[in-house]
Amino acid sequence: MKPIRIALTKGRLEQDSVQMFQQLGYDCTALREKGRKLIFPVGNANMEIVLAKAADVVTYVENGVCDIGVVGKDTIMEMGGTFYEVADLGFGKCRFALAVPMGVDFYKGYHTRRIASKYVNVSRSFFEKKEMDVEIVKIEGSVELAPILGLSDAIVDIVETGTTLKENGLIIQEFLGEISARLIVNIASLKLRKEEIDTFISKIEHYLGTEV
Ligand SMILES: Nc1ncnc2c1ncn2[C@@H]1O[C@H](COP(=O)(O)OP(=O)(O)OP(=O)(O)O)[C@@H](O)[C@H]1O
Ligand SMILES: O=P(O)(O)OC[C@H]1O[C@H](OP(=O)(O)OP(=O)(O)O)[C@H](O)[C@@H]1O
Repeated sequence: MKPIRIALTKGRLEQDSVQMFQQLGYDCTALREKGRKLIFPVGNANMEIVLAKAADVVTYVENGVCDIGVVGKDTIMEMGGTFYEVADLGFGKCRFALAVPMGVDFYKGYHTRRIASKYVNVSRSFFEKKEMDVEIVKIEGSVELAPILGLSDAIVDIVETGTTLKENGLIIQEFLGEISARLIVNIASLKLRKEEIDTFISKIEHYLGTEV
């Protein structure tokens, strides 16, 4: 039988994900010795770990080329998609926030605001719920630059410690939602590899329940 493939988000979620796998008893030695490789066998189970960018984790799981994924709620909210979200893994905690330059009253006046964000869908639905007409500009990173440079009135971005906002003269206007890493599962895989995936999810649930 082919290995169960698990896609992990590279970068900020990677270390906590690997640590969780090790604590579940999976041998991730191959991962610790990685160079530029992107797929790694789990030493003591019929599993493979794939390292991918957040959005690609969702794409691979949705298309069934990976059975399971670990990805931030931010990416899930932005991309949507058809898969099961089976667990909140409790790490990668941060929040979505609307932030503005210090001293600016965001809601004053009637002009159309311009919002810069990497998360255009999250931003759009936030302002749609408020029935506010805004213009959204997609920025790929260091979004805090946009209002400083005069491109936007505000940003919608991830805030963890608040340091990036503070050091760039921005403050939180409003929180949009809580973010953390989630476990996602392909719909067909959950049927076709039910026993293996259920065992894996049970281990995760047990780990989450016993974590201190
Ligand atoms: N302070 C934080 N900033 C950004 N993401 C965070 C933070 N804390 C936790 N995360 C989570 O980590 C995930 C991966 O973020 P990371 O910055 O590693 O990659 P990225 O957003 O794809 O950016 P890059 O293009 O730099 O790789 C995010 O989608 C989010 O769920
Ligand atoms: O509240 P803080 O702890 O300061 O963290 C928030 C910052 O971290 C993320 O950026 P990242 O470092 O991933 O770079 P990016 O802006 O290029 O995505 C996010 O987009 C904020 O800029």
